[in-house]
This record gives sequence, structure tokens and C-alpha cells, in this order.
Amino acid sequence: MTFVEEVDERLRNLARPPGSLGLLERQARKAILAWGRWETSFRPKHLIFAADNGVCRSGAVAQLAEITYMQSSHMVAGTSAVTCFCRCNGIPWEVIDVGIDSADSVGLDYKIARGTADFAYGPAMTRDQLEAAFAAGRERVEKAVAEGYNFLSFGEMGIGNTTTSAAVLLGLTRGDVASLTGYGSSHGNFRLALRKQELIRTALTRYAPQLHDGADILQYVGGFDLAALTAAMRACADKGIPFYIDGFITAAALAAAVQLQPDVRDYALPSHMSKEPGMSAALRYAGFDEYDVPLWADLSLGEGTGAVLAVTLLRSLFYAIWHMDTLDGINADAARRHEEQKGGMDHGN
Ligand SMILES: O=C(O)c1ccc[n+]([C@@H]2O[C@H](COP(=O)([O-])O)[C@@H](O)[C@H]2O)c1
Ligand SMILES: Cc1cc2nc[nH]c2cc1C
Repeated sequence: MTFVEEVDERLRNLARPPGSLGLLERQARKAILAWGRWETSFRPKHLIFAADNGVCRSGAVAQLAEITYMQSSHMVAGTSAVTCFCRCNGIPWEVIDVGIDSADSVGLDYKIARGTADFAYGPAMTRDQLEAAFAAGRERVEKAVAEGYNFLSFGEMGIGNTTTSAAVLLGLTRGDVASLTGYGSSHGNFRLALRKQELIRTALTRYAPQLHDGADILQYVGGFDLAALTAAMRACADKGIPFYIDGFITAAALAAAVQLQPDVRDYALPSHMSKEPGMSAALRYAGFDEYDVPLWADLSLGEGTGAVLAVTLLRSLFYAIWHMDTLDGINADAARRHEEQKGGMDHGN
């Protein structure tokens, strides 16, 4: 029996009507196949990559870029939304500073620079900086695996990163700028959305001759957080570790990762459907559609909030897989009981 056949037989034999555990069971099956062996415990960790984006200086955001530093500090303290979710559910997390605009580092110090350059005036980063971001993402995944975690979820913090994410996605898909660029954390601010579109359109036209693959696109219009996430997802594929992406930013990073290394899609699980308009296109580029997404909860916070909520659901599902009675058992018991009761009734008549 192959491992896939063994897994399918075990899942078939859970005491429930076939198919009735739905998408979460399909996600659990995918995670088991990603492991390539029958794990008996679920050991998740949440990784948050934080960085600032130079394009904020050209009007890509409505709020202060300093929020990246403040909120990343709250994440370290455990008082951001996602880290409260982690604490509430006993899920360990780490904050990885790959480029917050501060003299001191926040969380783990992988700071490459104090934010990227503004892509309205030149490439967001140098090739060396891109490689440093890739190395940071890979190293944190390898560390987590060495520590014994077998499931990762990804989040990010970076004011301006819905602009870099839309730019990366548009560089990959060559789709329609207006329909894939959203409000980010400034809901309803259509002036801002138009400015973001203009910045992206201009940059992609200007850098077009240099953009040959996902790495070039990350270098010219991406961010340190996106680049680190991309490499982290590739490391998951190399290490056999399934992972949840979160919203639009992590979905754009997944799209870049799949462009660079197609087998990454075999380890990736969508968690929630972000309100950002590019979410569906990013998922589709990575090989998923809306029906593969378990949570439709009107979220657009980032940080990995949807991913951690999905981890709590998948953990319940795994507990069931490892502790439920069998379908064959319940069918045999039910048949026996049916015969006994029929016999009893015949006797009575
Ligand atoms: O994950 C998403 O889909 C998402 C959608 C909108 C906003 N965000 C978060 O908000 C920040 C980016 O928004 P903005 O408007 O500064 O580009 C960044 O810190 C993200 O974590 C995240
Ligand atoms: C307060 C705040 C928290 C965030 N968390 C992720 N992105 C964010 C953006 C803002 C503005």
C-alpha cells in the first residue's frame, strides 16, 4: 500500500458519513501528505515578518508608517490581535524584524535596512538585500523545524505592504491594476486607491525590461517582508512542512514562491478570504480557488489573524482524526445491534 492509499484508507474509515468533514478534512489530508508520514501530534508555530516600505513616502498609505514599529512591538509583547489569538490558543509565535524603520530591532534581529527604498524612484532593494531577506525567511523556517514544529502559519506587519503586494501580484499576472489594487488598511479611501494604482502602473512600466521572474519583481517593487515570506514558503516545501497563508500579503508572497518553485503549492493551505480585491487573483495564480478557503470572515487585518484562527480549527480536526472511532467499527456494531433488535422483535411477535 502506498502512503497516499494508507492515508485515504484511514480517513475513509473515520466514523462519519463520507465527505462530511468537508474542506478541513481535505486540508488535513494535504498536510499529512506534505509530511509524508503519519504524524501523531500537531505542533504549530506562527511566524510574523515585519518591515517598512519606502513607497509610503510617495503617498501609498493614509496612516503613519511608524505604526509598523509600534504594532510589531505590541506583537512581541503579545498585545496585537494575532498574538492575543496565539496566547489564547497556546500557539507559540515570533516576530522577525527584516527591515523596520527603527534604530533598534523589534523581536528577532534580521534587519536588512531601515525599510526599503521608494520604488517610485528606483528598485525597492538591491540584489544583496533581496538575498538577505530570502536567507532570513529560510533560516527561521529551518530553525522552527529543528525545534520540532511540524506546522507553520505566516503573518506580516508592514505599513504600505498592500501596495507592494499588489505590485508584485501585478508583475506576476500582468493583470488589471485597477481591479487588483485595494484600500489596504484605509477602507473606502478611493483617492488613496487611485494613488496606489498610479504608483504601481508607473513602476511596472518603468521596470518592465528588468522583470523576468518572481525574484526580480520582489527586488524592484516588493518588500523585505514579502521576500522573506516567499523564501520561508519555499523552505517549507523543501522541509516537508505544511503551512497556512493569511490574507492578501501572504497570498502575494505565495504567488511569487510558486512562480519560483511550483511544488510550494503542495505545502500551502489558504486560511481566509481577505477583503482585498487581489486576493482571488493571488490564490488563483498559486493554484487555488475560493472554494479552497475555509474562513470567509470579512477579515482584512493581516498579522496572520486568519491563519492562526484556521490553525485552531485544523488542530481540532487533527485531534478528531487521531481519536475518532472507525466507520467500519460503527457499521459492524450497528449491523449487529440491528440483528439483535430484529431478533428480539421477532421473538416478541
Ligand atoms: O492581509 C490582508 O489581506 C491585509 C489587508 C489590509 C491590510 N493589512 C495589514 O495592514 C497593513 C498594510 O496596509 P496598508 O494600507 O498600509 O498597505 C499591513 O500591516 C497588513 O498587515 C492586511
Ligand atoms: C493599527 C494597525 C494594526 C495593524 N496590524 C496589521 N496592520 C495594521 C495596521 C494598523 C493601522
